[in-house]
Amino acid sequence: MKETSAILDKALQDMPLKQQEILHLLQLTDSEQRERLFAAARIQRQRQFANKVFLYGFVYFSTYCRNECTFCFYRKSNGEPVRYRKSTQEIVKIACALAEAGVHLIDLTMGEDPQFLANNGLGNEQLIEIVRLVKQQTGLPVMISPGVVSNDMLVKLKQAGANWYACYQETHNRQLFNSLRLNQCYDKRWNSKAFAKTIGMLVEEGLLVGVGDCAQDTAHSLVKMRELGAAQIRTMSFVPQRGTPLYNTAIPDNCREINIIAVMRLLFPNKLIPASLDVEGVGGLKERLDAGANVVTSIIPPQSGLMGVSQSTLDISEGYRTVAGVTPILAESGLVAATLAEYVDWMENQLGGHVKGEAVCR
Ligand SMILES: C[S@@+](CC[C@H](N)C(=O)[O-])C[C@H]1O[C@@H](n2cnc3c(N)ncnc32)[C@H](O)[C@@H]1O
Ligand SMILES: C[C@H](CCN)[C@@H](N)C(=O)O
Ligand code: SF4
Repeated sequence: MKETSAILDKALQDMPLKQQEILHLLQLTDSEQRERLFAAARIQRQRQFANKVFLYGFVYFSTYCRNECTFCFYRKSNGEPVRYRKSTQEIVKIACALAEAGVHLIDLTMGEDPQFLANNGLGNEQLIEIVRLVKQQTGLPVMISPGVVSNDMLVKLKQAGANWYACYQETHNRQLFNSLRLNQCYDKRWNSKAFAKTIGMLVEEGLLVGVGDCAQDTAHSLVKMRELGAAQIRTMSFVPQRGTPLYNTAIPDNCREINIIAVMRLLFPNKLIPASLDVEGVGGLKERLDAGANVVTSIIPPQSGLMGVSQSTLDISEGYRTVAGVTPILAESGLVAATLAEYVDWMENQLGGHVKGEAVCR
């Protein structure tokens, strides 16, 4: 008990924590001690962001993928998911509806769909056009989550208006990475993020929990996240998927994810940390916010024919994964949605000097 308090006091004084101290916090199981951890995380969030939360619209516009990630419902050989590829027009329409509803950002996500990634130019052109139009029509910041793409493509996507590149390493344990992201290259994935940073994009890094990782792996990942300089960092509990190699893996206790969110907040007080609706739906939102998260991700319009990633249907058709659906939950925790201007300010601040004067939205 005493040890926990001493570590939290250090964190609240913005003193760096030792690896052993980080491990201690990650592994807390006692509910009273965990509550202290979350309370400290909320103090740090309040200092940096007051009671303001950002809301991200999620547009999973193609569920086709060339990869075979063992954890993913949409891996190429899985016959279970309904595959779809939305047209440019549909994507823009959905993004505009999300903007109208009040989200601060549009996250354009796809499986590594060969149709968009093939080197014939046409698919690439379409992807660039989607980003350009979504940006122009919504006037919002745009995040792209297309998997690993070439540096050349990243430059074009940035020029078309993409502000953020999201690409999650899942783990920084190379052996584990190789067992999860089959036939993919750890360094290539990492380098694509490092490159995105050099061209002035903001980068999101992420971790999966419950796929054979341990607390030491998490602590190591937190070091790597700092090394990368990610502006948004996330963790999501693994959700077992029908038809995939990891289907029979035990569902991880959500305490691990919630502890990691709080530790992330203490170690990275001024960064964005999502509470994803894609793990436990709206029912899991309050717990994640109360652990220090400050972004609600995976807001999906109902009746749009769109899916989530790890929870492909949960809470979507009911209209709960919407701005209206999450607003009362924010209020329960004393939080409110930020204004768009506040979000843009935060982004410009993060970008700092090196793209000075470059408008984020306009
Ligand atoms: C589906 S991918 C979309 C972007 C792109 N295809 C890629 O892999 O980078 C987004 C993320 O969802 C997460 N994810 C996928 N399947 C999951 C599952 N079953 N449980 C939890 N998270 C999952 C992974 O962290 C993955 O990086
Ligand atoms: C994992 C997805 C994000 C991809 N950039 C989305 N389902 C989410 O939870 O935010
Ligand atoms: S995580 Fe992404 S790259 Fe891997 S199978 Fe799923 S959609 Fe494809």
